[in-house]
Amino acid sequence: MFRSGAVSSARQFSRGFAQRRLASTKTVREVLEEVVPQQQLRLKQLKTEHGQAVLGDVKVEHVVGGMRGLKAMLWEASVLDPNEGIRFHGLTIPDCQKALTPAPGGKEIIAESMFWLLLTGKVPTEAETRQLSRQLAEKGDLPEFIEKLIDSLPPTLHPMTQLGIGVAALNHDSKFQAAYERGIKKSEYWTYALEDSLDLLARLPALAARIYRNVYNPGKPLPKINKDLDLVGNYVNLLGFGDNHDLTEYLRLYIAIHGDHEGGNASAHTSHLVGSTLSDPYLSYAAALYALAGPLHGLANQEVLRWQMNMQKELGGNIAPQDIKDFLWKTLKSGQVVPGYGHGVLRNPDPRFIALQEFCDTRPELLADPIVQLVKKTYEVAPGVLKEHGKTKNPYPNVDAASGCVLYHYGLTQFKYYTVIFGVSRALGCLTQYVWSRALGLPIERPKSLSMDAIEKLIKQ
Ligand SMILES: CC(=O)SCCNC(=O)CCNC(=O)[C@H](O)C(C)(C)COP(=O)(O)OP(=O)(O)OC[C@H]1O[C@@H](n2cnc3c(N)ncnc32)[C@H](O)[C@@H]1OP(=O)(O)O
Ligand SMILES: O=C([O-])CC(=O)C(=O)O
Repeated sequence: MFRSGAVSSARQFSRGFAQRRLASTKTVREVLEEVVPQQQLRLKQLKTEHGQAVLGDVKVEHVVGGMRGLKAMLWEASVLDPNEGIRFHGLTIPDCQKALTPAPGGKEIIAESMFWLLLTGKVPTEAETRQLSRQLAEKGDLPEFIEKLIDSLPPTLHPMTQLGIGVAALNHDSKFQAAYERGIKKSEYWTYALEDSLDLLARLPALAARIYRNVYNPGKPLPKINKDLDLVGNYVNLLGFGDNHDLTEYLRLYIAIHGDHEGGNASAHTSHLVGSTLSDPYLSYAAALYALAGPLHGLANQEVLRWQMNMQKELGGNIAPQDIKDFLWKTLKSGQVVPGYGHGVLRNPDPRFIALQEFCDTRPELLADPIVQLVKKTYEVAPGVLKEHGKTKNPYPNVDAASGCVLYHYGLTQFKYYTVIFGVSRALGCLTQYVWSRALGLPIERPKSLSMDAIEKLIKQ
């Protein structure tokens, strides 16, 4: 949690911070107006008192190895521990499941309470969560020109390409860009960044659902946004699965826990870089989506299901562990990666994978589903095979190993769409940092690059 104010850590949270805020009915902007000056002061002190402190060495392996492990970015909302996984302002996923307000009649974390936590460092009260849900629902309709734009795209264009196009074009209404053109002060940037972020988040369900409708159910009428529903409740309704409570709950959990994964992952880093040029939140997030659309990153969830379905097709029913091992070896020997396994930072099973598996464990219909069973069986043997293969530093599953099979069970069977759902989610973290980067006045990103000549010269010196 942000250190200033009532809360500094998950420990303080567990001492009852959530209870102390029970009565608060502030808007997210009001809370930020209190927190931003405190954090600005904190960063100023960090720069003046510790600007020269060393956080680590830069080695050749960092420069040529995808900067793995290099500490080189400020990212406020979450930090990833290689063994324990993600913490959102100090809170683990189980902490969030206990602390954050679910939807009425639901149990799972909802996007609004996660967004509030990421943005403010505070656990929202129920009243604050509901008020944010309503604020987003009221802003949720798409401008007509966006509807026409999306409807004009060929249904054969990948849904992620369509999502990026839609998000970028929404910048037509960017309040940040308009204010910049008017010539506002740097100290005011974050307030317009917040306006745009709320507008974009609010419109993502209608945009993502329109893409789904156009590609998979052309001509089907889309329902109106229900002002009394949470963001994901509305999204599922627009997708046409509103009467499926279990899928709605699953997507609430999915979207909350995919929201942020510190700053170095490819989508977050992309939005951070693009935003640092003062490109508006829409353009910054559109760029992030195209990083998410790569198979080594978010698109892996599409790839996992495709791969597991191929395994099922090839091996038939009653699949034995040895059959799965053989299939894994076949994948590895053909030079492909095993999708859903390995990670740039994690060195243990991803707690997001565990949370999604636990969701399955509470529902007999999921446990009985052959594709859910196959994902579980694969988890039992894949780490052993990957260890024996000896290449990957992390032989355990990441979140993508588990996320698709439940969607498939509930009838959302079009895997090419899965990364769009991830794209609705990742906005929570990227937009949070966009607001904070402007609030903290972070400069344009411009690291130094070196050629091999230059590296060799430096080594000789
Ligand atoms: C939401 C997310 O983005 S989570 C990640 C989703 N992506 C996937 O699931 C795709 C499969 N996994 C991978 O490709 C990788 O593990 C990544 C991209 C996630 C991480 O990459 P890195 O940090 O470079 O992994 P690592 O340092 O362990 O790689 C070392 C070697 O093991 C290989 N390796 C890593 N993971 C796997 C895997 N799942 N299957 C086979 N080989 C693997 C790498 O390709 C690399 O091989 P190389 O030396 O021939 O280039
Ligand atoms: O952290 C990463 O590099 C990839 C990942 O799991 C995510 O972005 O959710």
